[in-house]
Amino acid sequence: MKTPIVTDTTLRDGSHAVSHSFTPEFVGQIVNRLAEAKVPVIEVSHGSGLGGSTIQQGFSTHDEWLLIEQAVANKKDSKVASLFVPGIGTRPEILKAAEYGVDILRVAVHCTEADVSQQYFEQAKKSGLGTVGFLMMSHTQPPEALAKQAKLMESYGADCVYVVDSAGALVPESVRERVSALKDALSINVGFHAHNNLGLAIGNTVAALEAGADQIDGTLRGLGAGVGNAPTEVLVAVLNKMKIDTGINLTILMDTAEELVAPVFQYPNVIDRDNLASGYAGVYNSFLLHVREAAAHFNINPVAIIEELGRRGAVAGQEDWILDVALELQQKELVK
Ligand SMILES: CC[C@H](O)CC(=O)C(=O)O
Ligand SMILES: [Mn+2]
Repeated sequence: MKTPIVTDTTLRDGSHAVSHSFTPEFVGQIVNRLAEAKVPVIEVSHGSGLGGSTIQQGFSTHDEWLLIEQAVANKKDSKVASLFVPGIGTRPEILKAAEYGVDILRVAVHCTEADVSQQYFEQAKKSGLGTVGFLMMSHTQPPEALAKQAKLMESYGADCVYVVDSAGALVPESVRERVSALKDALSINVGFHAHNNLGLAIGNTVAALEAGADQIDGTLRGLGAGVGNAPTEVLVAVLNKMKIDTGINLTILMDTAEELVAPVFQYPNVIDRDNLASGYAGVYNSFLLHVREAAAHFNINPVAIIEELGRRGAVAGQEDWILDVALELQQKELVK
């Protein structure tokens, strides 16, 4: 098996789990340690990507450009990536990312909407950035349909396209099928991004590697949306056991996860009822905190909201549906 490129996205996916409260100092410290450990790519931005600090996605406590500035100042030989969701981010943010020294733009769209990414890939390339496509909620589409969307991203200038298990709803066989379909269809790299709702983040990432994935994601201690991601330190330990040498220093990752990341958790990333219900119903993990807030406000069971969002097929960016669903459920309760 070949050595994958590891991206650590603690400082982006993890942003969802701490209500977008990372400080510039924290980002500087974490990037410094990840770079010292020789993690090739470090992702930093609001959890919903550049420009994500809004009422809909959740306001950040600190300007993300101050976070990016710290990341770039501490990156050493690593590359800094930022996520970009078309519509949440706009073209000026791509220009600014390039000016600030970001190396890679990861353009994330719902997995049937690759066509909205064209102008952003083209701009990123023009601005000299490396480019990654993120096909979110990949469990909702069969492998052939995903491969078609990935092919579009390749034609727009993506250097790599990821199968993104946003809801943590995939099992190893369904990961293998999707990664293989992309590998067969593309001549660029294929990546895999896991969430742990079914306890399979590491297992699914190994399945992706077995199917030929070239790039994989992790977060320190698994800090990420909902129940979180594949812990980067565990991934590196597993890869070492599999005799795949990433060149990444495991001790530094373990120490950083324990000493710096564990203390910032706002809730434990265990597969509790809400997180399992989310993975089982195929609901986007970044909805978790919004769902819990609405459930508490309207005094209803969060699982009822999650299941209804699953039935309606809510996708990233539809956070406003959570309140609608909660209100409707509460009204139904009142008329019973
Ligand atoms: C809207 C960004 C989103 O959190 C991307 C991601 O990490 C995922 O879909 O899992
Ligand atoms: Mn994610």
